[in-house]
Amino acid sequence: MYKHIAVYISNKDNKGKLIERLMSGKLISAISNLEGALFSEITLNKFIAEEIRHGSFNVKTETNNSLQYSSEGERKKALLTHIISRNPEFIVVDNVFGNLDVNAQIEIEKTLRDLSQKIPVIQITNRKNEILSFIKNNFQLQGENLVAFENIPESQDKSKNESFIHALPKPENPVKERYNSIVEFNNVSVTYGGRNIINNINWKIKPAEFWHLKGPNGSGKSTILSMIFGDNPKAYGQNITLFGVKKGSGESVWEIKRKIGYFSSDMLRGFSRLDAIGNMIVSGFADTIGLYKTPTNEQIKIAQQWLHVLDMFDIRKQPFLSLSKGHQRLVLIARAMVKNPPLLILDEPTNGLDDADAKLFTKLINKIAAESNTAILYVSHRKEENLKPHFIFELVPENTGSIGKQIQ
Ligand SMILES: Nc1ncnc2c1ncn2[C@@H]1O[C@H](COP(=O)(O)OP(=O)(O)OP(=O)(O)O)[C@@H](O)[C@H]1O
Repeated sequence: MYKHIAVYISNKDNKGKLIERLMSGKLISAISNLEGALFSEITLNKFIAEEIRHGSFNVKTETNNSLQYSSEGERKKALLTHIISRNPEFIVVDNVFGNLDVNAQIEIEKTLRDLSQKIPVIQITNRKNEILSFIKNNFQLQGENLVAFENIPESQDKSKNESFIHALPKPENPVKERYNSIVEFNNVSVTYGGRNIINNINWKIKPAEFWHLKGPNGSGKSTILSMIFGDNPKAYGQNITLFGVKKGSGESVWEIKRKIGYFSSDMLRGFSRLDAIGNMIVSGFADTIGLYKTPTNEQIKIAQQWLHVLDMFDIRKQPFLSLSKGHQRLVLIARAMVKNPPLLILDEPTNGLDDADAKLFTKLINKIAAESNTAILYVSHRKEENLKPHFIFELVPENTGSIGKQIQ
């Protein structure tokens, strides 16, 4: 019987370094001479970059799609199948359930359980309730070393101390435009290569409403988002109205994006600069990373109020990258909100956060929903504890494409 282990980390730990040491066999002597494989977003991104570079793909999904054009869940399943086919001698699995719906989680857990009969499985996780059930040896990082413990202690609940006591700032220019609806889909259907993805979706989001869009992997959540926020050509010729204007009737993608604050956990990869926290927030007015335009006094005032909301005024001059992953996300939400957009889109926003940071993040989103006129579209397959959406719209896959229904 192999010894399988879980390493529970917080967002403060250096995961990259941990992975490097695990893979090189420096950290665990039992695997020091073995050839391991890494199941992680890092590996996935490497394969996607190769696909883009070479224009061909080795890792195929169940529907024979490339990784680039697949949903997050499909990618993860394809990657695991590919890794196992290469017969590794041990496997390190990182954020194994991130982006996966319940069924995919059960499926992947079973695959890993079967694999654990043959090779050691080492899991890295920052969510306590995601430790694989067949792993009984839990460790945490203490400096450079792994320290065993029986029961994982409650991580320090930062959200208890941070409660965002300051009110949200009042908008720079109170909304001039009034909308009857923010997003309206009428009988919207999409097919890719003859495959029906979504079928006859009817959905209306009104100002200031807080919606959770959920659905299993591959059900079409990102497809719907790309028709609102992106320039998915599938949106044309459909009956979609955004901010009162029928899509395709003249309004540019840029004009639509101007009305939307957007956050996805993927965005964090784009920031390698040394911008200060305060500048990062005020740059939301200009939709740029970094400060290229001098902000007005009014804009500076609003950004400062947001810094107070986040309790970061005193550290506003520190580099954005010096913050924890959880706090970086709070700053990016403030950055998306400074313009007081009529719509805030949050795409799988808590992916990769540890328990305490996820709690803090949802607290801020609930506050925005309660105190602003911004409609919120929160997209996630996972039910986030403590999140308080007004409505839930669920995509339910069927042979003829996913249908959509309001379940709350
Ligand atoms: N450009 C494309 N070409 C071909 N197929 C595509 C393309 N974009 C999406 N698809 C397919 O459409 C389906 C829906 O994908 P989408 O990414 O919208 O699902 P999702 O609900 O966001 O899934 P996940 O939770 O796994 O991210 C998937 O089967 C995907 O492979």
